Amino acid sequence: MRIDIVTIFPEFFSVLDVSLLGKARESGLIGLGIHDLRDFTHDRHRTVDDTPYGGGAGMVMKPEPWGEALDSILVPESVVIFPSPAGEPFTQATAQELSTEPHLIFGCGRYEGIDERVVDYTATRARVRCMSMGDYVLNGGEVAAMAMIEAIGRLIPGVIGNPQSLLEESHSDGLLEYPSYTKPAEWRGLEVPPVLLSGNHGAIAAWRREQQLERTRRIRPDLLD
Ligand SMILES: COc1cccc(Cn2ccc3ccc(-c4cc(N)[nH]n4)cc32)c1
Repeated sequence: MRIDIVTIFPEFFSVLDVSLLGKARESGLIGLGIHDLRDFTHDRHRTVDDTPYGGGAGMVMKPEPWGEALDSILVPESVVIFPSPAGEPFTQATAQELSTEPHLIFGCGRYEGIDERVVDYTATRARVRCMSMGDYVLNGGEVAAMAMIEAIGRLIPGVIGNPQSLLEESHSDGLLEYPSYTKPAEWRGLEVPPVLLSGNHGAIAAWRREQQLERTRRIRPDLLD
């Protein structure tokens, strides 16, 4: 997979050079390109924003730099993802679906967002997804893009050392994950559930499944609709 990111804060993504995704990049599993939107401006002040038509508070990102930036990286197979508070919810299912794509482009807006014509025009040349990370407002798309890149990247075969762990985590089967414990067996008067020490793998699996269902019912009943 190749991932390209367009942003006015390219340094924000330098952290992708370390940790899990850094190794995935070294091994060639993920190609990464980070593009400074201001490199696609032509005025002395490298202007990327202007006042909104129709009035209103804040500034809107100009379409021209975005058009040139996306022209330089877009191919027909690309999926262009614009983080947005007005987007469709990004879920584990979305991450799974996008992890099989050959090329993702993340268009990270700032200010009050990007001129809508950028989304409309780009949709004539590639698939476009406007994605929300949740019902709260961030200052821009970078944090959302970082979260999506991590959620997607870890699902790419070979990125995670033990793919079995992907099958057992929250949301992988539509339920919250069961509680986990490790040594010592007793800590500050709190003991590990005895079934986990029994060696009875059938009973352990049944207990874990029940824990998933109980937790999901209690914490996220919406997942059971
Ligand atoms: C567009 O409408 C907006 C209204 C008020 C503020 C902002 C700030 N902003 C700019 C670009 C941008 C991209 C994503 C997000 C975002 C995503 C989620 N889940 N929350 N917030 C927020 C963004 C935008």
